[in-house]
Amino acid sequence: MSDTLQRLEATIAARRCADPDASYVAKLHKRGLSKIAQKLGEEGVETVIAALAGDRQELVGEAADLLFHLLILLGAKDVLLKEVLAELDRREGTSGIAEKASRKTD
Ligand SMILES: N=c1c2ncn([C@@H]3O[C@H](COP(=O)(O)OP(=O)(O)OP(=O)(O)O)[C@@H](O)[C@H]3O)c2ncn1[C@@H]1O[C@H](COP(=O)(O)O)[C@@H](O)[C@H]1O
Repeated sequence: MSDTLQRLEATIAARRCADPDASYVAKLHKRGLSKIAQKLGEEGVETVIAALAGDRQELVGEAADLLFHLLILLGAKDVLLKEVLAELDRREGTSGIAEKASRKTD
């Protein structure tokens, strides 16, 4: 899975400076961080709606849109996917409850 996301991360980085008329990634970057964040929020809401009211394939599609827009936002903030994956690795094996408690003391 992370291979696919890592390839998509590289594609997004390469497309950032493309012609906005020919590239969705470039078009979104041209519109700025607020628009990128707004799109991620919208895709999150659409994913929730698909989970609650849509069919399975709709949820798959919306989840793909959500991951794609998350990678665009991370790229815009110079956060690498590998940093996020490392954070998930760090949490692996700890219970969600313990993880929440450890964050409160940070
Ligand atoms: N995975 C995707 C992908 N998923 C969704 N989308 C686009 O995301 C947009 C989301 O749809 P919306 O209706 O919400 O947005 P919109 O109406 O286009 O835009 P708004 O004006 O509403 O903001 C659509 O235009 C989709 O085509 C994607 N566009 C590109 N990619 C990947 O990014 C690569 C680079 O794309 P370009 O930057 O277009 O070259 C592609 O090769 C793909 O691998």
